[in-house]
Parts: sequence; C-alpha cells; structure tokens
Amino acid sequence: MAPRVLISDALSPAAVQIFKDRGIEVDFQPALGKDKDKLAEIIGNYDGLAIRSATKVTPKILANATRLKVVGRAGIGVDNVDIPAATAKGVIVMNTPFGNSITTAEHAIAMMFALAREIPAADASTQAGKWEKNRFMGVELTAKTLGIIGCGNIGSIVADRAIGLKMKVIAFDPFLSPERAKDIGVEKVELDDLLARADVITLHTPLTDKTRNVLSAEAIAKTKKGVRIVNCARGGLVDEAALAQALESGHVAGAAFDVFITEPATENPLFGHPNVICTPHLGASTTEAQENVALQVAEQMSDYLLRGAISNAVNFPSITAEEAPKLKPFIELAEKLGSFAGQLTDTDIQTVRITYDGAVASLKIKALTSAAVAGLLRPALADINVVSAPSIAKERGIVVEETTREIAGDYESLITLTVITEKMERSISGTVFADGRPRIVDIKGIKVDAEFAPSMLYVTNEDKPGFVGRFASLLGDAGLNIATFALGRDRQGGDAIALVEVDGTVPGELLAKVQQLPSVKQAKPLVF
Ligand SMILES: NC(=O)C1=CN([C@@H]2O[C@H](COP(=O)(O)OP(=O)(O)OC[C@H]3O[C@@H](n4cnc5c(N)ncnc54)[C@H](O)[C@@H]3O)[C@@H](O)[C@H]2O)C=CC1
Ligand SMILES: O=C(O)CCC(=O)C(=O)O
Repeated sequence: MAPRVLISDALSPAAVQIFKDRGIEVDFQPALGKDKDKLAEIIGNYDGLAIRSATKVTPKILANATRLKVVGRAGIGVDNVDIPAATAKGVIVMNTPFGNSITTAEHAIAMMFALAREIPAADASTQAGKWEKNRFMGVELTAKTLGIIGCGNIGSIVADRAIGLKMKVIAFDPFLSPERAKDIGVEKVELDDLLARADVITLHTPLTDKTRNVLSAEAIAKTKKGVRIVNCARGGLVDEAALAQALESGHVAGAAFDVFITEPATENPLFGHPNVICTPHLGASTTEAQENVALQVAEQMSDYLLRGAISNAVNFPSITAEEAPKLKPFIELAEKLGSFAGQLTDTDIQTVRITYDGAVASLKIKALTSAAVAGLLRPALADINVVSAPSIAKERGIVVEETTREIAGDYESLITLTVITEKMERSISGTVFADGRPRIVDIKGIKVDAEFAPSMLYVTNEDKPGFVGRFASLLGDAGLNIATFALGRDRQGGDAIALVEVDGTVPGELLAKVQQLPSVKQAKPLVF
C-alpha cells in the first residue's frame, strides 16, 4: 500500500507534486492546522504529516497518530512540534534547516532599514496626504554597530549583508568558534558587551530555556540609549512588556518584530507604539523560500517513507539513501540480538554494551544501537521503535555503551550485545552473511551458528550424554517438528546450548517437561 501524507498547512503546492511523483498519496488541506479537533480525528489515516507553523503537533494529536512515521516541518523552528512526545511515539521529526535562511535574513535587514528610516509611518503619512517631510528624520546605518544574538545560519547571513552595508558587526553566541567569527568577519563578544555597544540588536537564536527573555528588562536596561531592536527569530526572546516600557521612556528608539510570544498576535504590548513596526511572522514568506522548503520537505519525507533515508531529523541521526540499504540487514541483526537478550532477561537492565567489530563499525552505529535497544526493550514495551528507544532507555536509567573496532576478527562484521543486570551479565553476538540474513554466532562465549526463526526454543544444559535424544523425543512426542537444530558448548562436559527452530509455538506443558530434563538449566521459547 502506498504511504499517505497529509499537508495540514499552507505549503507551496510544489510539495504536492513531489509526493505524487514519488508515488505517495497526498491530501492537501492547508487550513487544517488551525482545526486541531479535526486534525486529531483524521491523523490516524496518515504515515506522514507535512506542516509549517500553524499546525501544533501536540501529545493529543500524536496519541491518535497510530500509523504516523514522520512529521516534516517546511521551515526551521520545530517549536510547534512536541519533540519528546513524537520521539516517545517513534515518529521522526525533520525540518529544512537552510531553505528559508536567506529570506529570513533579508527580512531582518529590511526591518532594520524600515526602523532606521521609519518607512511604514512615513508611507502611511504620505499616502494620507500629509507630506510631513520634517517629521521623519532617520539615522544612517553605515558605521553603526549591529549586535547579533545567535550567529548560526541566519545570523551569519545577516552579518554578511550588514558588513556589505559597512556596519561594524559584533555577535554573542556561546557556540560560535573564534575561527568561524573571524571567517565571517564578526567580533565575538559577551552579551553585556553587545548590549552596551550595539546601535541595532537583531536576534537569531531558537527559543530555548536559555534564550527565553535573553532581552529581559534587566538586559534592555544595559543597552545603549537610542538602540533599535529587531526580532525575526521567535517570540519570547524579548520581554515584550519591558520593551514597551523602554520604548515609552525613550530609552529604546524603535523595535521591529516579526514574531510574538502569542501567535497569531491579535493584541500585544508593542502594538500601537509609534516606533514599532510589526509583521505577521513573514520572515520566511517569499516565493523562493517557500518553494525551497516545500520541495525539500517533500523529498525528505518521501525518502524516509519509501527508502528509509533520514535527513535533517531533529530526533534521529541522518541516514542517506545510499547508507539505508547497507544498514538494513545490520539494523535487523541489532534488533534481533536485542530481542534475543530481552526475551531472556527478566530483571531490571542496568547497562547495555554494544560492540561493533569490523566493517559494521564504519556504518551509522547510532541507528544500530537504537535498533538493538528497541529489540531489547520490546518484550516489555510493545510500542517501542528505533526512534523512541534511546529516550525510553534514558528515562529508565539504562546506560547504553557503544564500542567500535574497525579491525575484523573471525567475521567481516560482528555485533556483540551485552546486557548487565544486578544479577548477571550476558553477551550474544551475531553477523550478517553474504545472503544478507542475520545469524547468531555466539551466546555467552559459546560458538553456535543459527538463524533467527519465527519460533525457537533456547536451552542451556550441562554437556552430558543423552540430552539431545531425550530432548528431541519430547518434542517429537508433543508433535512439534524441529526445523533446524544448533548446538554449542564451551568444553567437553561443560556448559552447552541448544538453539532449536520449531514449526509452531512451544506448548507450556512441553516447556515444563524440557525444563525438568536432567542436566537442563534453562529452557525458554523465543519468537522473532
Ligand atoms: N521569522 C521567521 O519566519 C523565521 C524564524 N526563524 C527562527 O530563526 C532561528 C534561527 O535560525 P537558524 O539561524 O537557521 O538557526 P541556527 O541553529 O543555524 O542558529 C541558531 C544560533 O543560535 C545560537 N544560540 C543557541 N543558544 C544561544 C544562546 N543561549 N545565546 C546566544 N546564541 C545561542 C546557536 O549557537 C546558533 O549559532 C530559528 O530557530 C527560528 O526560530 C527561522 C526561519 C524563519
Ligand atoms: O513557515 C513559516 O512561515 C515560518 C518559518 C519559521 O518560523 C521557521 O522556519 O522557523
């Protein structure tokens, strides 16, 4: 069945065509994002949801999203998506980090010019027939200092344009390296220094716990008198009420805002002030940017739904379309090794250690580890998947350790999963043969050679004569056919393992009889 995607915001129709061309069924309902009840009602019919900023992907929406695999944000900020809830549900969330950056940077520059020359007010006055030539006295930007808070993609484009305007650019961004600052021609400064020196301040950070109110009342008080403030990033970075007061007192000369604490903003402390310019979150609204992000999100979502390739996911490592087929058999192996260990583990898992030897060590092991952890925890949590597994393991206090060794041993690639609980430590290793099928090659240090079959019986016993005959007779008497039989032992007369593929489920009475056989230590049915 073809995957189905819902577009619930006003994306460029270019996205619809991409989905169709890729063989994906698509419903384009650009106003649906505003109707959360209707969205909750129908979301269960879709594998993918493509959005801009109007749709809010809340835990309630996700609870109904029974087949949803991916949310694609045609844009940068994903603050309208509950990422932890999506991750817990195993839904990939991807954005398009560059498609609208130039456009948004241009909007910030436009806002800066509009403030410097009071263009909106001058326009309104002129068109009202007033010709108030003496009322509008602007300021020149050349040689002025622009303070950029957040110098990432958009911030550095703003810096580039401002340098072109002959402004002096200073930036506060704890993650901006001195080398990068030098490369892009900005002076890296501390926040207080920026506040004290900037003639214009522009914000370009995401909204996080650290950036919320970065321009608080206290910070605004430290700014230069006559400063102008531009916010084309996110509402909440600036304390709007404090800014309104600073405008009122004349300390701040002007503010240009594209984003607001509450959106859609129908009322706001900044509205109505003569030196304030507002736009309704138009930063990304150009034909070019909207085409870019729509095409990119549709391609990315299609790649994931059709080929398992992941790019620009905010809650999972990237996997290219070339990597996806190489990873696939190892994802299956990792998940099955995890499942094997999970089905044998009854007590609380403290640590999972996963070792990647040989060629597999150079693949995207984060994805493999997530698959192993998903398999391990699935016996306890049916809904877990590779996306949700790391966060669920973390929530449960399970330590996940990874080791890679690129030098191959007996096998070209080997994955070893070790589970440590309060009572025991158990390892199991597997590989993928040339046929692409995962194999178990070692259990607790005992060599075996078995495929993962839908129904298996795992027995550990003392290596004593007569066990195999008695065991096989019990299965035969119960009418359970043995499909394959793998045996292994650590030494003659030591610990032995039997891993048996059977045709059908293992009945409880049979299991009890196997458990009672002399020399049997443990017998457990396994399903894959
Ligand atoms: N108005 C609009 O329509 C649009 C708004 N945006 C907003 O712009 C924001 C920035 O976008 P990009 O530049 O693409 O993101 P980015 O991730 O490339 O850059 C963000 C920068 O903020 C910095 N940063 C993080 N925490 C900080 C802190 N506590 N103090 C100072 N700097 C900090 C980061 O180090 C990074 O360099 C987005 O998060 C989004 O919210 C993006 C597109 C359109
Ligand atoms: O889609 C839009 O218009 C908003 C863009 C935006 O805020 C973003 O990409 O973060």
